[in-house]
Amino acid sequence: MFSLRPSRIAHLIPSTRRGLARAAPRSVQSFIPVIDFTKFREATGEHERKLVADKIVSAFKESGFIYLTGHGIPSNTIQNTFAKSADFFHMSSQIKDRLAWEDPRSNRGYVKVGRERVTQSLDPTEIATLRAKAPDFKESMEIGRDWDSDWKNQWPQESDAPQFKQTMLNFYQTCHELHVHVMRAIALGLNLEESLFDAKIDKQCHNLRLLSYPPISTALLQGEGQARAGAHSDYGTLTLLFQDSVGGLEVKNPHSSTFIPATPIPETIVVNVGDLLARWSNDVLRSTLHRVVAPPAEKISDTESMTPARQSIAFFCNPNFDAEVACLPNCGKDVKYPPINAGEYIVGRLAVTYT
Ligand SMILES: O=C(O)CCC(=O)C(=O)O
Ligand SMILES: [Fe+2]
Repeated sequence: MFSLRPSRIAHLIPSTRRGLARAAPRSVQSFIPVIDFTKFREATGEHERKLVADKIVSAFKESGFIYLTGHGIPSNTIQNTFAKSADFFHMSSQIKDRLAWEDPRSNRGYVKVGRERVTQSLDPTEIATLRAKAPDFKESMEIGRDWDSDWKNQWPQESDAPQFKQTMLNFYQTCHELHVHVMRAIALGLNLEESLFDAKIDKQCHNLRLLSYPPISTALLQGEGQARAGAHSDYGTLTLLFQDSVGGLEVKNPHSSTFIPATPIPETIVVNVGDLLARWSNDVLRSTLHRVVAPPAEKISDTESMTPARQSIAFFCNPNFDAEVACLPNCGKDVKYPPINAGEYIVGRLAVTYT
């Protein structure tokens, strides 16, 4: 397929529903605008589609993040996927450990607390030191396309997790389809042929990541360098992020050093640009740092508070792993990055993130 040489990518990073949540404050809404995708999906007039496309591209140029409504994924589908994910994480460690994540080329399987530390660093030694000192306080289950000839998903036994496999496969397909639509909107918003990305994103080389953040003492979570997920950018084209009502996701304002809460908004999906799409667009579209920190805590005594458990689901969309990612038209005169193979790039980034 492709070789695993993280050093080759070192210079390549571009410069539930468990109760519904309150609406985000106005300031957050303008930084991460809520965009209704209905008119784009329902293929009404060309003019209306272009208006939606322009809004998406303009937000991706500015903050790299949007809340998408009218995305077409029924809320009971999302709720059911969250419920099956919760069932999975409730299984014993013994069962989950038998499904362990083993190889960045596969990027499939169960990742227990402490195995991953997301960061912007690409230095394996620095990342290993960080991970030992301040691992991400989370566990995850990583799922790839199920028909891959080289790599197999690590499914639990049906008797241990009834309907888990089918639910996740359906959700994977649903998210893939939404990715295709949003990429069409991006092409249109960049004044390119709407189908420009289609042939480069049809092989479903994506990663469905179920996330479970255990409850944790707030004092521990607020220790230096500690987080549920450290500040990082994502690697692929787009991430579709489904979050429960707990909160804690924050997005860095690219114009200052402040992190702004991406407060959960019911019925929306947080969509953000990843590093490969930023690179594809010559940094016209922004891949923005984000992290998961302590949301408002629950007091358990006069001296101690607990940060409640949190669940999220991230669908990391990627180009086909055999696709070449080279600067798009209409994205500036000075090309910043040479063409790169998408699979090699993604696997290289994953290889340095895990232990
Ligand atoms: O759990 C979240 O809200 C965000 C997770 C995330 O950013 C990631 O896994 O890349
Ligand atoms: Fe992320």
